[in-house]
Amino acid sequence: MSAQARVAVLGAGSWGTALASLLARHGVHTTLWGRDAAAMRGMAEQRLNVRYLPHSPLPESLHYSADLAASVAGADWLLVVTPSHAFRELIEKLATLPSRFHGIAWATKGFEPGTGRFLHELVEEILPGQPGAVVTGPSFAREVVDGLPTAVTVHSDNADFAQTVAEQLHGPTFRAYTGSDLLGAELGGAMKNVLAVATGVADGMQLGLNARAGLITRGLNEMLRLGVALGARAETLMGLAGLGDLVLTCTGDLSRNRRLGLALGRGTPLKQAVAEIGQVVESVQTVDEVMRLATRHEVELPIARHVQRVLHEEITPAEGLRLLLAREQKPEYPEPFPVQ
Ligand SMILES: NC(=O)C1=CN([C@@H]2O[C@H](COP(=O)(O)OP(=O)(O)OC[C@H]3O[C@@H](n4cnc5c(N)ncnc54)[C@H](OP(=O)(O)O)[C@@H]3O)[C@@H](O)[C@H]2O)C=CC1
Ligand SMILES: O=C(CO)COP(=O)(O)O
Repeated sequence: MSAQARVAVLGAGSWGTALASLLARHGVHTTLWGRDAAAMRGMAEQRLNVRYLPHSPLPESLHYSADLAASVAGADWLLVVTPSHAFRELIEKLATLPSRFHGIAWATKGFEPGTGRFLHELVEEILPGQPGAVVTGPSFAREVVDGLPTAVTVHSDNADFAQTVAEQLHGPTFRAYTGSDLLGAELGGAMKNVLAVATGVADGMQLGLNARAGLITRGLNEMLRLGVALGARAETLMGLAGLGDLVLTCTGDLSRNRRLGLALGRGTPLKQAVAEIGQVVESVQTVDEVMRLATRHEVELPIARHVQRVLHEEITPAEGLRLLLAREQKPEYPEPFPVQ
């Protein structure tokens, strides 16, 4: 019989806890690491993540730790699930540890704040030669931890590592597909958060279902145009990592990014809306990095640009809407359409 696989999940918020719980249920020896020692002790005692997933009991077999070196020691591979703003710091800490693992996966959605660099670029820079993979797709933590059916995708340059990660995540209610387009998969997961703010704003302003469908579709168009300019594959963005997550986050009220938009659309000030959500809302940082990439690659992204102006409080949601509707009439598709 082969030895039991060992994985360390790094980041004990809602998504890290849900993925760790899933791996433990699949028979993988899983340690969930979080930076707050008291919170990790509490989780071990109560078998519950009281702060982030208070209604979902965690499996008996899941291990908890606030000691990064001990969590990583002996792990076959790592799964990083911190917010994007903490990603570099954690990877740099991992680089100082003596432990050797077969690969590093991440389920974080976003870019390095301030540079627009992709997370796989940070891993390549800080841990050169290490196989890397992104786990992404339409997946609310609460539904995953409650065992509701979910499909995600695991993209890597290293097909063996993508397969290992996908096989261990895959289970009776969780389908994990594989792919080899790291850049496209990361871009889809990051951009959908910005577009979810736009549909949230429209719904918060009660603009109707036509507006929501229009924004999702034109948002997908923005994702495709930027993605293809950057070298992503169109099929990645038409799949779980792009369209799938876009639909989920633009329509599902479990989305923090959509809820931010809803609150802004109803007139709640940004600071108050973010504070009331009380969890990571990646779009607040991601929008600047998306626009940085768009400017660098000369791609026009009207929806993302107006979300940025609303999030910077340069314009109100109502002004954003007026400006978007006042744009010139034009063909639906650019020539040639990016999906070949
Ligand atoms: N929730 C979901 O459904 C999904 C989330 N994601 C992505 O997963 C990532 C994490 O989000 P999520 O788990 O939801 O966030 P949460 O808001 O639920 O939790 C954030 C977690 O990150 C921890 N954290 C913050 N800063 C640091 C740091 N510097 N070092 C280590 N840990 C830190 C927090 O610790 P503390 O409590 O001590 O502050 C907390 O445990 C995001 O990129 C998100 O987009 C992707 C798919 C689904
Ligand atoms: O990425 C997610 C679902 O796939 C979670 O979305 P939010 O971060 O908007 O809650």
